[in-house]
Amino acid sequence: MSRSGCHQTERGELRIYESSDEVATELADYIAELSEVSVKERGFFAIALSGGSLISLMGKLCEAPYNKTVDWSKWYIFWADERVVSKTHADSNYKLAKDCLLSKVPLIPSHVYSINDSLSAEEAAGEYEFVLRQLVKVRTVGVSEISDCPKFDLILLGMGSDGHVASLFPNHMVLEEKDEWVTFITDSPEPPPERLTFTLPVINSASNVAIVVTGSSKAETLHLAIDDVGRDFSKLPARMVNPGNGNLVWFLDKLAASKLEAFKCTE
Ligand SMILES: O=C(O)[C@H](O)[C@@H](O)[C@H](O)[C@H](O)COP(=O)(O)O
Repeated sequence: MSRSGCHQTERGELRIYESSDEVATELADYIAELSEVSVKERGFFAIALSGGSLISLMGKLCEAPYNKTVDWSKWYIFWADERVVSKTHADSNYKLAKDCLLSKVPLIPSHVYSINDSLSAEEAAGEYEFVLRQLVKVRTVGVSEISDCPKFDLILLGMGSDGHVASLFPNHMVLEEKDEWVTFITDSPEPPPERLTFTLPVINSASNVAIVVTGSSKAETLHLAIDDVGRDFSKLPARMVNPGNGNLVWFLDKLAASKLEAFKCTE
């Protein structure tokens, strides 16, 4: 087996690629395939995005064949996390996705569920959860069989070098949130300080979660998030992603994967 390729582990499926460009190609293919399956099975594709490098890695979806073959009219787009800034601000995850992706494909504008940027963090989190509850009621977003949580067809996450996913940061109280679907923080260790985020129960109720990580600066944290290293890293946010009834797939380039057991043990 080559060091690149797929490895099934207890922490999900690891897909390791030679370069970030290859990650982008395979990620587009994976998303297009899940969209097709969800539209066939449910009539909709409910997808949640994060911010960061993930969005430019999704860029191949704007190109052939996906721009023509994907059933964009069935996409319903959400954010797993958002910064509490205006939608025109350079820090806005909505703006990033809009500029790089959403404005380049024929989506239905009313299916894009961005976060209300005219409210406080607390109010915007409450409103977003309310909207989500209505969409779960009518099953535009599925519902988990084991909790009342939404069951997104796909939640896409990146991972920070501290191991955060969405806006769930290490050692933050927000990791313990069990009741809310969407919550907020006002003390993010990375700017901007105010953010909204899906909670772990929502992330872990999805049908599919993909965590996309590239670059050598993430290698050590990725090792702690995936491998058993002797010390207890069960509270590292990326390690807390564990969709019980769903699939977890890690899209990695070999720089990010370089410290993983699965990568080191194979030639
Ligand atoms: O809004 C955010 O800040 C993101 O959603 C965040 O969780 C991001 O995905 C990671 O920080 C990884 O970002 P990079 O891939 O750019 O390092």
